[in-house]
Amino acid sequence: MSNQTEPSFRESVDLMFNRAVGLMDLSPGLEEKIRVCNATYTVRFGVRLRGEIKTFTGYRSVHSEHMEPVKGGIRFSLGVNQDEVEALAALMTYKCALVEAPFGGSKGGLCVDPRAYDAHEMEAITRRFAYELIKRDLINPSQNVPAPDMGTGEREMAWIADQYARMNTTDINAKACVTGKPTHAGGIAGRVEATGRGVQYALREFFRDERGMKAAGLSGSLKGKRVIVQGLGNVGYHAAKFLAEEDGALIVGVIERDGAIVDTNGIDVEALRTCVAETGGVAQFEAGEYIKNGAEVLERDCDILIPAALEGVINKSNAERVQAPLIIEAANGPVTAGANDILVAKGCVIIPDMYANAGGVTVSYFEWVKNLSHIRFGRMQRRQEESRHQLIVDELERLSADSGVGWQLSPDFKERYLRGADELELVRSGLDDTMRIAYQAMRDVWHGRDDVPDLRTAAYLVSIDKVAQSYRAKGL
Ligand SMILES: NC(=O)c1ccc[n+]([C@@H]2O[C@H](COP(=O)([O-])OP(=O)(O)OC[C@H]3O[C@@H](n4cnc5c(N)ncnc54)[C@H](O)[C@@H]3O)[C@@H](O)[C@H]2O)c1
Repeated sequence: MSNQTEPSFRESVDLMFNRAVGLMDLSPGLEEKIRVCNATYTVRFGVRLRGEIKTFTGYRSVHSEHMEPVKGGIRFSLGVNQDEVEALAALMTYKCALVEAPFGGSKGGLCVDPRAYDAHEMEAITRRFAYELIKRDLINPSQNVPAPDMGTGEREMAWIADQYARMNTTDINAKACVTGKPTHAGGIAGRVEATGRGVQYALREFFRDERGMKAAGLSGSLKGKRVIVQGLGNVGYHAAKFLAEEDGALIVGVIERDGAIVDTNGIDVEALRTCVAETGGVAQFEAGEYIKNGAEVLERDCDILIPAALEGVINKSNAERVQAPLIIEAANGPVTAGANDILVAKGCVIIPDMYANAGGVTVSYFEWVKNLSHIRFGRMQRRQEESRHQLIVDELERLSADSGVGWQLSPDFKERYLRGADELELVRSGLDDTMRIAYQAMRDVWHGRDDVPDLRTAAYLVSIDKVAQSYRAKGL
């Protein structure tokens, strides 16, 4: 999202990058090499749908190959464009470096509204897009490994993995060509929730940083802190759910496409999620107050603001009115470079995207390693057993549907049955460690240097330094 007075998303990322390298001792040549996007592939392909040929435009951008494979999600949205994909690919480079996931940065996108097509149509579109990328090695276990992003999830990743396997029948590492797969298709327990879980762990670590808390004017624990979340999708839902259920935070506002719900007594996240799934929005939610102009709720009084939907939602036009003392960027690029300056000048602390939403790529790394190792992940990763569990659940659900008796497996039982608890335990502790260590690296730079004004600059300094080391080791 950009307008005449603000740079585009990619320019915004570059501006923040430039600010950080201004504080570093890099040669101008290396600086330029790290900043630029290596390549962006644009594809247009046709799919026959409802008797007509529809042409779709997609992108896969590779920002940096200082480590391979490169890694980054695939987004399905009508708003996808080259500038956005390149900005997101650059953020992936810095994100992976910050949390020490050994990947370069990439990102993909397809201009499509997934809500406009049924599952069979989406499968045809996804497989065709995947085919275009696979045949150019832009999906490949050793070169380029996608994952879910906005508008995509386990379902799309399973189609992509299957498409790759069909086109590469002798590749023993085929499963590692994409992460975020369902567990019965080679995925890992805890990946679906990983980005939201990472947001929770990031906040917990921030709340252990006394100087950081003081800078935001906050004190105490997460318990009772008033939280506003934008976007109740994968990331926003899990972050809100865990913060409310496990840390005692109060979700006082949720902003969705069709408006917002506010409730100072706290919103029942699970019930609201069900409402969004069933009605396509929040307008019909029975509790709290419905606000039609959802974006206005970004400016309401709260302790923590979690933008978890789109980029550019906090920009020069509304930054002055944002009251939250702490913003955690669960989405990529929700705060523009211009808004960042206004907010930092006001004393607002921003936990930056490249760190805040790194939980997804961290657990994707665990999944990729699990797929490549071809052995059990941890103490009792039993892939065969997991597949058997899935078959049993599928069969029970089919029997229930066919019999017309009307009973269902409770979602809680199903979830617990399907995931290997021990694998989940390992994934969670690995994620927690990663989020803690990365925060501490940023924190030490932020508090340790007078010329570093905020956590974002600190995050760039830590990550650019790591990317520079990789390039130097390659002889650049
Ligand atoms: N999925 C991941 O693992 C992951 C990892 C890292 C970063 N992210 C970032 O997190 C953000 C959200 O991704 P996601 O995977 O949760 O997507 P998602 O598609 O699951 O959810 C997005 C949610 O935002 C809502 N939304 C869309 N437009 C909106 C608007 N104008 N106002 C309010 N709400 C709106 C949608 O209705 C949906 O509920 C993106 O910036 C993405 O790049 C996601």
